[in-house]
Amino acid sequence: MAQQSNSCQYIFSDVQKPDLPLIHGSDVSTVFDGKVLVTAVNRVSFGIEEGKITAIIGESGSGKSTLLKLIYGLLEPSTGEVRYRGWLVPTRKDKLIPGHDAMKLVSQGFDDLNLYAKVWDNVASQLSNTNLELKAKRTQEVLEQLRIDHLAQKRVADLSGGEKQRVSISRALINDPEVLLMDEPFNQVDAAFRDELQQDIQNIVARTGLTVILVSHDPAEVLAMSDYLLVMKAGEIADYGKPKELYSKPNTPYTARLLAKSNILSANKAKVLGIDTGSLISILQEDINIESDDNGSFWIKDIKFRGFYNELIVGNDDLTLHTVQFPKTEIKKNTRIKILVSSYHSFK
Ligand SMILES: Nc1ncnc2c1ncn2[C@@H]1O[C@H](COP(=O)(O)OP(=O)(O)OP(=O)(O)O)[C@@H](O)[C@H]1O
Repeated sequence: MAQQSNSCQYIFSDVQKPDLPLIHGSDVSTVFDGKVLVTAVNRVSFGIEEGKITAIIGESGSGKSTLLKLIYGLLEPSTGEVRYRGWLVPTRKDKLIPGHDAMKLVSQGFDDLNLYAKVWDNVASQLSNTNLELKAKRTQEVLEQLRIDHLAQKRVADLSGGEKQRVSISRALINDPEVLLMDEPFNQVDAAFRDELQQDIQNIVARTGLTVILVSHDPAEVLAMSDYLLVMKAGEIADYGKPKELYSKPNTPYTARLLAKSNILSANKAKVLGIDTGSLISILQEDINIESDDNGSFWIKDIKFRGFYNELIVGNDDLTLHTVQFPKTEIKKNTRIKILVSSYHSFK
C-alpha cells in the first residue's frame, strides 16, 4: 500500500489542518439546483477512520451517493468542506480529472469495464507501460488477491455479475489507492457469492490497511462487514457508530428500524407490555418471546414464512409487534399468547 503518497496540497491557498481523522467533513451540504432546489446533503460533519470499513447506509434518496461523491471530490460542496489528511479535497474546479488521486471509486454497474476485452487487459490497462515486467507481476498479484486469476483470459462479457464486480475492484486496487469507495458494491452479486466477496474485501483491509467506504441499503451486508456505520436520513447524519452498538443501542428510532426492523413503541404502548420508562422505546424482534396461553391477552395476528425462520405478527387491538420464531412446533394464527420481552432500549 502506497501510504500517504497521494495526500497533498491541491489548492494553492490551502493550509493543512492538523489532528483530523483521515477524511473529515465539516458542515458539508450539496444543493442541486434544478427545476426545484434539492438539498441532498444538509450541513453534515463526519470523520472517516483510516484502515477501517465504513458503510454509509440509509433509505433511498437519503443522500448516500451524494456524500460519497463529496468525499471523492466529484461534487463541489454548497457549504462546508471535505478534507483528506487535513488537506481540502479538490473538486472539478481545482482538478482537470475529477476524483482525489489517493482514492478510487467503484460505481454501480460496470461502466468502467470494457466488456469485450479480457479480464487481464481490463485490469492491466490501469498501469503504464514503463516497466512491463512489473506491470505483469502486479496484475497477476491483484487478480490473485480478488481470486479471479483463473479468469484472466476470459472476456468480461462472459462473466457473472459477481465476477465482473471482482474485475472492477481489481482495476480500482491495482494502483494501490489509499481509499476504496464503493457505491452499492454487492447489488449485482448473487446472495450466495456476496459473503465471499465481503470476506475478501475484509481480508484486503486487514492485510493492507486500505480504507473502504461503501454505500449500501442492506443492513445484513453492512452489519456483517463494516467497522463503522454512518446512517443517513433526509440528507442528514442520523447516527454514527459501530454496528453492534447501533444495532442494540440505536440513537434514533430511524436507525432501529433501518438496521433491525425493531419495534418502536410510545411510552403509553410500552406500558401495555408492563414496561414503564416514560420514553419511546425500541424492542428487537428477537427479544420478544411468546408462549401459548389460553388466557393470554395477546394473540398471533399473522405468520410470515421467511425461510429458515417465521416472522410472527402479534399483539392485541391496540398493539402490533413483529417477532421472529425458529419453529420446531408450528404455532397457528389466532392462538392466544402471552408476550415476554427479554430486553428493550429507551430513547433519551
Ligand atoms: N444530479 C442531481 N440533480 C438533482 N437532484 C439529485 C441529483 N443527484 C441526486 N439528487 C437528489 O438528491 C437526493 C439524494 O440522492 P442520492 O442519490 O444521494 O440518495 P441515495 O441515498 O444514494 O439514494 P439511492 O439509495 O436511491 O441511490 C435525492 O432526492 C435525489 O433525487
